Amino acid sequence: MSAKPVYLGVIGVGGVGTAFLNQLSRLPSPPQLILLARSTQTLLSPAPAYTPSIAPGDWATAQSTPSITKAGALSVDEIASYLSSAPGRSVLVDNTSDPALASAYPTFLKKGISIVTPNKKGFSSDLSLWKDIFASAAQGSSLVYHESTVGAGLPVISTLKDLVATGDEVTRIEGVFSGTLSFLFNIFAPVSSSGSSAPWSQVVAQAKELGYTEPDPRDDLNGMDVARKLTILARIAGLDVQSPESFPIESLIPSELASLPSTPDGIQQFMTRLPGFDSQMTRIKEDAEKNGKVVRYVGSIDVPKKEVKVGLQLFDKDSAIAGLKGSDNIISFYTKRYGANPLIVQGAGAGGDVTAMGVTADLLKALERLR
Ligand SMILES: NC(=O)C1=CN([C@@H]2O[C@H](COP(=O)(O)OP(=O)(O)OC[C@H]3O[C@@H](n4cnc5c(N)ncnc54)[C@H](OP(=O)(O)O)[C@@H]3O)[C@@H](O)[C@H]2O)C=CC1
Ligand SMILES: N[C@@H](CC=O)C(=O)O
Ligand code: NA
Repeated sequence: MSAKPVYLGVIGVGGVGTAFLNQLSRLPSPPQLILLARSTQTLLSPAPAYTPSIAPGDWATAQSTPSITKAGALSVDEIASYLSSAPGRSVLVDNTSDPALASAYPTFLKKGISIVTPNKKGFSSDLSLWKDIFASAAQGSSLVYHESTVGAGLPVISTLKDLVATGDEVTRIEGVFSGTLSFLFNIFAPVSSSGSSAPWSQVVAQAKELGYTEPDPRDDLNGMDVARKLTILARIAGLDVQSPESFPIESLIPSELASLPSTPDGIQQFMTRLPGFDSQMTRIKEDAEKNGKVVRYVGSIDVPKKEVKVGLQLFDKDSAIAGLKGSDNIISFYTKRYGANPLIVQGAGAGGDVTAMGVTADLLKALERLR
Protein backbone atom coordinates (compact mmCIF):
# COMPACT_ATOMS: atom_id res chain seq x y z
CA MET A 1 0.00 0.00 0.00
CA SER A 2 1.47 3.39 -0.95
CA ALA A 3 1.98 6.04 1.74
CA LYS A 4 -0.72 8.71 2.06
CA PRO A 5 0.48 12.17 1.00
CA VAL A 6 1.34 14.53 3.84
CA TYR A 7 1.59 18.29 3.21
CA LEU A 8 4.10 20.52 4.95
CA GLY A 9 4.20 24.20 5.88
CA VAL A 10 7.45 25.68 7.22
CA ILE A 11 7.70 29.05 8.96
CA GLY A 12 11.16 30.52 9.62
CA VAL A 13 14.29 30.17 7.51
CA GLY A 14 16.98 31.42 9.90
CA GLY A 15 19.83 29.31 11.31
CA VAL A 16 17.61 26.38 12.32
CA GLY A 17 15.12 26.76 9.43
CA THR A 18 17.85 26.70 6.77
CA ALA A 19 19.53 23.63 8.29
CA PHE A 20 16.10 21.95 8.54
CA LEU A 21 15.35 22.57 4.85
CA ASN A 22 18.73 21.06 3.93
CA GLN A 23 17.95 17.95 5.96
CA LEU A 24 14.43 17.81 4.47
CA SER A 25 15.87 17.88 0.95
CA ARG A 26 17.85 14.72 1.73
CA LEU A 27 14.96 12.62 3.11
CA PRO A 28 14.11 9.59 0.94
CA SER A 29 10.34 10.25 1.01
CA PRO A 30 9.78 13.81 2.17
CA PRO A 31 6.34 15.34 2.67
CA GLN A 32 5.24 17.86 0.04
CA LEU A 33 6.42 21.34 1.01
CA ILE A 34 3.52 23.63 0.09
CA LEU A 35 4.10 26.70 2.28
CA LEU A 36 7.35 28.43 3.21
CA ALA A 37 7.32 31.70 5.13
CA ARG A 38 9.66 34.20 6.68
CA SER A 39 8.58 37.34 8.49
CA THR A 40 7.59 39.40 5.45
CA GLN A 41 7.11 36.87 2.69
CA THR A 42 5.25 33.60 1.97
CA LEU A 43 5.67 31.11 -0.87
CA LEU A 44 2.74 28.79 -1.60
CA SER A 45 1.93 25.93 -3.92
CA PRO A 46 -1.06 27.16 -5.90
CA ALA A 47 -4.44 26.01 -4.50
CA PRO A 48 -6.64 24.09 -5.08
CA ALA A 49 -4.25 21.58 -6.68
CA TYR A 50 -1.44 22.18 -4.13
CA THR A 51 1.05 21.41 -6.87
CA PRO A 52 3.84 21.92 -7.77
CA SER A 53 5.38 21.73 -4.33
CA ILE A 54 8.39 23.84 -3.30
CA ALA A 55 11.76 22.08 -3.63
CA PRO A 56 13.31 22.33 -0.12
CA GLY A 57 16.86 22.22 -1.53
CA ASP A 58 16.12 25.17 -3.84
CA TRP A 59 13.86 27.19 -1.55
CA ALA A 60 15.97 30.31 -1.98
CA THR A 61 15.30 30.36 -5.73
CA ALA A 62 11.62 29.28 -5.44
CA GLN A 63 10.92 33.02 -5.18
CA SER A 64 11.58 33.35 -8.91
CA THR A 65 9.73 30.15 -9.93
CA PRO A 66 6.66 31.37 -11.88
CA SER A 67 4.43 28.42 -10.83
CA ILE A 68 4.85 29.23 -7.09
CA THR A 69 2.44 31.76 -5.57
CA LYS A 70 4.03 34.67 -3.67
CA ALA A 71 2.39 36.61 -0.87
CA GLY A 72 3.36 38.83 2.04
CA ALA A 73 2.95 37.72 5.66
CA LEU A 74 -0.26 35.66 6.05
CA SER A 75 -2.50 35.67 9.12
CA VAL A 76 -2.80 32.58 11.33
CA ASP A 77 -6.31 31.97 9.99
CA GLU A 78 -5.11 32.19 6.38
CA ILE A 79 -2.27 29.71 7.03
CA ALA A 80 -4.57 27.34 8.95
CA SER A 81 -7.22 27.45 6.26
CA TYR A 82 -4.65 26.90 3.46
CA LEU A 83 -3.00 23.92 5.18
CA SER A 84 -6.23 22.29 6.37
CA SER A 85 -7.69 22.42 2.84
CA ALA A 86 -4.77 20.43 1.37
CA PRO A 87 -5.83 17.01 0.00
CA GLY A 88 -4.24 15.06 2.90
CA ARG A 89 -2.96 15.48 6.47
CA SER A 90 -0.71 18.46 7.06
CA VAL A 91 2.13 19.42 9.42
CA LEU A 92 3.31 22.91 10.34
CA VAL A 93 6.99 23.27 11.29
CA ASP A 94 7.51 26.49 13.28
CA ASN A 95 11.18 27.45 13.13
CA THR A 96 10.64 30.92 14.62
CA SER A 97 10.77 32.13 18.22
CA ASP A 98 7.53 34.06 17.75
CA PRO A 99 5.23 33.91 20.82
CA ALA A 100 2.21 35.00 18.75
CA LEU A 101 2.60 32.07 16.34
CA ALA A 102 3.09 29.72 19.30
CA SER A 103 -0.09 30.96 20.94
CA ALA A 104 -1.94 30.03 17.73
CA TYR A 105 -0.96 26.33 17.91
CA PRO A 106 -4.42 25.42 19.32
CA THR A 107 -6.03 26.94 16.21
CA PHE A 108 -3.88 24.77 13.92
CA LEU A 109 -4.21 21.63 16.04
CA LYS A 110 -8.02 21.84 16.24
CA LYS A 111 -8.07 21.91 12.43
CA GLY A 112 -6.06 18.67 12.30
CA ILE A 113 -2.72 20.34 11.48
CA SER A 114 0.14 18.74 13.45
CA ILE A 115 2.89 20.89 14.97
CA VAL A 116 6.62 20.20 14.97
CA THR A 117 8.83 22.92 16.47
CA PRO A 118 11.98 24.00 18.33
CA ASN A 119 10.11 27.16 19.49
CA LYS A 120 9.86 27.07 23.31
CA LYS A 121 7.23 29.78 23.62
CA GLY A 122 4.13 27.56 23.24
CA PHE A 123 5.24 25.11 25.91
CA SER A 124 6.78 27.48 28.44
CA SER A 125 4.42 30.45 28.57
CA ASP A 126 1.25 30.50 30.67
CA LEU A 127 0.12 27.05 31.85
CA SER A 128 -3.26 27.63 30.19
CA LEU A 129 -1.59 27.65 26.73
CA TRP A 130 0.23 24.36 27.49
CA LYS A 131 -3.10 22.76 28.49
CA ASP A 132 -4.89 24.25 25.46
CA ILE A 133 -2.22 22.89 23.07
CA PHE A 134 -2.59 19.29 24.23
CA ALA A 135 -6.40 19.47 24.55
CA SER A 136 -6.60 20.91 21.00
CA ALA A 137 -4.35 18.15 19.65
CA ALA A 138 -6.68 15.55 21.16
CA GLN A 139 -9.71 17.37 19.71
CA GLY A 140 -8.19 17.61 16.20
CA SER A 141 -6.51 14.16 16.25
CA SER A 142 -3.30 16.01 15.46
CA LEU A 143 0.24 15.56 16.77
CA VAL A 144 2.68 17.75 18.70
CA TYR A 145 6.45 17.17 18.73
CA HIS A 146 8.92 19.62 20.28
CA GLU A 147 12.15 17.72 21.07
CA SER A 148 14.40 20.64 20.14
CA THR A 149 12.79 22.95 22.70
CA VAL A 150 15.19 21.48 25.30
CA GLY A 151 18.81 20.48 24.60
CA ALA A 152 18.45 21.13 20.85
CA GLY A 153 18.56 17.70 19.07
CA LEU A 154 19.60 15.80 22.22
CA PRO A 155 16.99 13.22 23.30
CA VAL A 156 15.84 15.09 26.40
CA ILE A 157 12.06 15.45 25.97
CA SER A 158 11.68 11.93 24.55
CA THR A 159 13.76 10.46 27.38
CA LEU A 160 11.75 12.22 30.07
CA LYS A 161 8.45 11.24 28.42
CA ASP A 162 9.60 7.61 28.25
CA LEU A 163 10.58 7.65 31.94
CA VAL A 164 7.17 9.07 32.90
CA ALA A 165 5.13 6.87 30.53
CA THR A 166 6.77 3.67 31.78
CA GLY A 167 5.91 4.51 35.38
CA ASP A 168 9.30 5.61 36.71
CA GLU A 169 9.28 8.30 39.38
CA VAL A 170 11.40 11.29 38.40
CA THR A 171 12.72 12.98 41.54
CA ARG A 172 15.26 15.48 40.25
CA ILE A 173 16.47 16.90 36.92
CA GLU A 174 19.63 19.02 36.91
CA GLY A 175 22.41 20.26 34.69
CA VAL A 176 23.48 22.75 32.05
CA PHE A 177 20.55 23.58 29.78
CA SER A 178 21.90 26.43 27.65
CA GLY A 179 24.28 25.90 24.74
CA THR A 180 25.07 29.60 24.71
CA LEU A 181 25.83 29.88 28.44
CA SER A 182 27.81 26.62 28.34
CA PHE A 183 29.93 27.99 25.48
CA LEU A 184 30.35 31.38 27.19
CA PHE A 185 31.59 29.96 30.49
CA ASN A 186 33.66 27.16 28.89
CA ILE A 187 35.58 29.82 26.91
CA PHE A 188 35.51 32.73 29.37
CA ALA A 189 36.22 30.75 32.54
CA PRO A 190 37.99 27.54 31.44
CA VAL A 191 39.18 24.97 33.98
CA SER A 192 42.78 25.79 33.11
CA SER A 193 43.28 29.49 33.84
CA SER A 194 46.09 29.53 31.28
CA GLY A 195 43.27 29.28 28.68
CA SER A 196 41.49 32.13 26.92
CA SER A 197 41.43 35.60 28.37
CA ALA A 198 38.88 36.92 25.90
CA PRO A 199 36.52 39.46 27.49
CA TRP A 200 32.94 38.37 28.19
CA SER A 201 31.36 40.61 25.53
CA GLN A 202 33.67 39.22 22.85
CA VAL A 203 32.63 35.64 23.66
CA VAL A 204 28.95 36.72 23.62
CA ALA A 205 29.47 38.13 20.10
CA GLN A 206 31.12 34.83 19.08
CA ALA A 207 28.19 32.75 20.42
CA LYS A 208 25.79 34.94 18.44
CA GLU A 209 27.91 34.57 15.31
CA LEU A 210 27.94 30.76 15.71
CA GLY A 211 24.10 30.70 15.82
CA TYR A 212 23.94 29.46 19.44
CA THR A 213 22.01 32.39 20.88
CA GLU A 214 18.33 33.09 20.70
CA PRO A 215 17.40 35.60 17.97
CA ASP A 216 17.73 38.14 20.83
CA PRO A 217 20.84 37.06 22.84
CA ARG A 218 19.46 38.82 25.91
CA ASP A 219 16.96 35.95 26.18
CA ASP A 220 19.94 33.69 26.91
CA LEU A 221 21.84 36.10 29.18
CA ASN A 222 18.81 36.95 31.33
CA GLY A 223 18.29 33.26 32.16
CA MET A 224 14.85 33.20 30.55
CA ASP A 225 15.83 30.59 27.94
CA VAL A 226 16.97 28.21 30.69
CA ALA A 227 13.87 29.03 32.76
CA ARG A 228 11.67 28.17 29.77
CA LYS A 229 13.42 24.81 29.29
CA LEU A 230 13.01 23.96 32.98
CA THR A 231 9.34 24.96 32.83
CA ILE A 232 8.82 22.50 29.96
CA LEU A 233 10.63 19.65 31.75
CA ALA A 234 8.90 20.34 35.06
CA ARG A 235 5.49 20.22 33.35
CA ILE A 236 6.31 16.88 31.66
CA ALA A 237 7.48 15.59 35.06
CA GLY A 238 4.02 16.47 36.41
CA LEU A 239 4.45 19.88 38.04
CA ASP A 240 1.90 22.58 37.23
CA VAL A 241 4.41 25.41 36.75
CA GLN A 242 2.30 28.49 36.02
CA SER A 243 4.97 30.30 33.94
CA PRO A 244 8.78 30.71 33.77
CA GLU A 245 8.38 33.77 35.99
CA SER A 246 7.05 31.54 38.82
CA PHE A 247 10.57 31.00 40.21
CA PRO A 248 13.64 33.22 40.72
CA ILE A 249 15.98 33.56 37.72
CA GLU A 250 19.51 34.98 37.97
CA SER A 251 20.14 37.43 35.11
CA LEU A 252 23.58 38.17 33.65
CA ILE A 253 22.38 41.38 31.99
CA PRO A 254 23.97 44.50 33.51
CA SER A 255 21.17 46.49 35.19
CA GLU A 256 22.16 49.58 33.16
CA LEU A 257 21.29 47.70 29.93
CA ALA A 258 18.12 45.99 31.19
CA SER A 259 15.69 48.51 29.74
CA LEU A 260 16.89 48.58 26.12
CA PRO A 261 13.99 47.81 23.76
CA SER A 262 13.30 44.33 22.31
CA THR A 263 13.88 45.51 18.75
CA PRO A 264 16.70 44.85 16.24
CA ASP A 265 18.01 48.31 17.19
CA GLY A 266 17.81 47.38 20.90
CA ILE A 267 19.85 44.21 20.24
CA GLN A 268 22.43 46.26 18.34
CA GLN A 269 22.69 48.83 21.15
CA PHE A 270 23.05 46.04 23.71
CA MET A 271 25.89 44.37 21.81
CA THR A 272 27.65 47.73 21.33
CA ARG A 273 27.41 48.75 24.99
CA LEU A 274 28.12 45.32 26.57
CA PRO A 275 31.98 45.70 26.48
CA GLY A 276 31.59 48.58 28.96
CA PHE A 277 30.43 46.04 31.59
CA ASP A 278 32.96 43.24 31.03
CA SER A 279 34.53 43.86 34.45
CA GLN A 280 31.33 42.62 36.19
CA MET A 281 31.71 39.13 34.71
CA THR A 282 35.50 39.16 35.22
CA ARG A 283 34.89 39.77 38.95
CA ILE A 284 32.51 36.76 39.14
CA LYS A 285 35.09 34.57 37.37
CA GLU A 286 37.97 35.73 39.60
CA ASP A 287 35.98 35.25 42.82
CA ALA A 288 35.39 31.61 41.79
CA GLU A 289 39.09 31.17 40.96
CA LYS A 290 40.09 32.44 44.42
CA ASN A 291 38.10 29.48 45.84
CA GLY A 292 39.81 27.06 43.41
CA LYS A 293 36.50 26.62 41.50
CA VAL A 294 34.86 27.61 38.21
CA VAL A 295 31.50 29.30 37.77
CA ARG A 296 28.80 27.81 35.53
CA TYR A 297 25.12 28.62 34.80
CA VAL A 298 22.90 25.68 35.80
CA GLY A 299 19.33 24.71 36.55
CA SER A 300 17.53 22.12 38.64
CA ILE A 301 14.05 20.78 39.32
CA ASP A 302 13.29 19.10 42.63
CA VAL A 303 10.05 17.29 41.84
CA PRO A 304 8.84 16.30 45.35
CA LYS A 305 9.64 19.79 46.67
CA LYS A 306 8.12 21.43 43.54
CA GLU A 307 11.19 23.67 43.41
CA VAL A 308 12.88 25.06 40.28
CA LYS A 309 16.23 26.92 40.45
CA VAL A 310 18.11 28.76 37.72
CA GLY A 311 21.41 30.60 38.15
CA LEU A 312 25.17 30.68 38.69
CA GLN A 313 26.88 28.05 40.81
CA LEU A 314 30.50 27.22 41.67
CA PHE A 315 31.91 23.82 40.65
CA ASP A 316 35.07 21.86 41.43
CA LYS A 317 37.42 21.89 38.47
CA ASP A 318 37.31 18.09 38.14
CA SER A 319 33.49 17.92 38.08
CA ALA A 320 31.56 16.78 34.98
CA ILE A 321 29.95 20.21 34.61
CA ALA A 322 33.29 22.06 34.76
CA GLY A 323 34.69 19.69 32.13
CA LEU A 324 32.05 20.41 29.46
CA LYS A 325 33.31 21.60 26.07
CA GLY A 326 31.92 23.91 23.38
CA SER A 327 28.14 24.37 23.52
CA ASP A 328 27.57 21.08 25.39
CA ASN A 329 24.57 20.55 27.63
CA ILE A 330 24.53 17.90 30.34
CA ILE A 331 21.20 16.82 31.78
CA SER A 332 20.92 14.31 34.62
CA PHE A 333 17.65 12.55 35.41
CA TYR A 334 17.43 11.14 38.93
CA THR A 335 14.63 8.59 39.20
CA LYS A 336 13.47 5.80 41.47
CA ARG A 337 14.56 3.16 38.96
CA TYR A 338 17.98 4.66 38.22
CA GLY A 339 18.69 5.19 41.91
CA ALA A 340 21.87 7.05 42.87
CA ASN A 341 23.35 6.88 39.34
CA PRO A 342 21.33 9.23 37.15
CA LEU A 343 20.46 8.75 33.50
CA ILE A 344 22.65 11.37 31.79
CA VAL A 345 22.21 13.00 28.37
CA GLN A 346 25.17 15.06 27.12
CA GLY A 347 26.24 16.75 23.87
CA ALA A 348 25.92 19.91 21.80
CA GLY A 349 22.93 21.92 23.03
CA ALA A 350 22.83 24.66 20.40
CA GLY A 351 23.57 25.31 16.72
CA GLY A 352 21.56 25.13 13.50
CA ASP A 353 22.44 21.61 12.39
CA VAL A 354 21.99 19.82 15.72
CA THR A 355 18.75 21.68 16.45
CA ALA A 356 17.39 20.94 12.98
CA MET A 357 18.23 17.26 13.53
CA GLY A 358 15.74 17.21 16.42
CA VAL A 359 13.12 18.94 14.26
CA THR A 360 13.63 16.61 11.28
CA ALA A 361 13.58 13.52 13.52
CA ASP A 362 10.31 14.78 15.07
CA LEU A 363 8.88 15.28 11.59
CA LEU A 364 9.78 11.68 10.69
CA LYS A 365 7.97 10.47 13.83
CA ALA A 366 4.92 12.50 12.87
CA LEU A 367 5.00 11.18 9.28
CA GLU A 368 5.15 7.59 10.51
CA ARG A 369 1.88 8.14 12.40
CA LEU A 370 0.13 10.21 9.72
CA ARG A 371 0.87 8.13 6.62
N1 LIG B 1 19.79 28.30 17.38
C1 LIG B 1 19.79 27.27 18.22
O1 LIG B 1 20.82 26.70 18.57
C2 LIG B 1 18.50 26.76 18.75
C3 LIG B 1 17.32 27.38 18.45
N2 LIG B 1 16.15 26.91 18.95
C4 LIG B 1 14.92 27.61 18.59
O2 LIG B 1 14.76 27.57 17.18
C5 LIG B 1 14.01 28.71 16.75
C6 LIG B 1 14.71 29.40 15.59
O3 LIG B 1 15.98 29.83 16.01
P1 LIG B 1 17.04 30.43 14.95
O4 LIG B 1 16.90 29.73 13.66
O5 LIG B 1 18.34 30.44 15.64
O6 LIG B 1 16.48 31.93 14.79
P2 LIG B 1 16.76 32.97 13.58
O7 LIG B 1 16.62 34.32 14.16
O8 LIG B 1 18.03 32.61 12.89
O9 LIG B 1 15.56 32.72 12.56
C7 LIG B 1 14.24 33.02 12.84
C8 LIG B 1 13.43 32.92 11.56
O10 LIG B 1 12.06 33.07 11.90
C9 LIG B 1 11.47 34.04 11.02
N3 LIG B 1 10.33 34.63 11.72
C10 LIG B 1 10.31 35.22 12.93
N4 LIG B 1 9.03 35.58 13.24
C11 LIG B 1 8.26 35.20 12.19
C12 LIG B 1 6.87 35.29 11.90
N5 LIG B 1 6.01 35.81 12.76
N6 LIG B 1 6.41 34.79 10.72
C13 LIG B 1 7.27 34.25 9.83
N7 LIG B 1 8.60 34.13 10.05
C14 LIG B 1 9.09 34.60 11.21
C15 LIG B 1 12.58 34.99 10.68
O11 LIG B 1 12.21 35.69 9.49
P3 LIG B 1 13.21 36.64 8.64
O12 LIG B 1 14.11 35.68 7.92
O13 LIG B 1 12.29 37.37 7.75
O14 LIG B 1 13.90 37.47 9.67
C16 LIG B 1 13.74 33.99 10.51
O15 LIG B 1 13.69 33.42 9.22
C17 LIG B 1 13.84 29.59 18.01
O16 LIG B 1 12.59 29.35 18.59
C18 LIG B 1 14.95 29.08 18.94
O17 LIG B 1 14.65 29.25 20.31
C19 LIG B 1 16.06 25.81 19.76
C20 LIG B 1 17.19 25.11 20.07
C21 LIG B 1 18.51 25.56 19.63
N1 LIG C 1 19.85 29.82 22.72
C1 LIG C 1 19.62 28.47 23.11
C2 LIG C 1 19.40 27.65 21.89
C3 LIG C 1 18.81 26.35 22.20
O1 LIG C 1 17.76 26.23 22.83
C4 LIG C 1 20.82 27.92 23.84
O2 LIG C 1 21.87 28.54 23.75
O3 LIG C 1 20.71 26.87 24.50
NA1 NA D 1 16.14 17.90 22.72
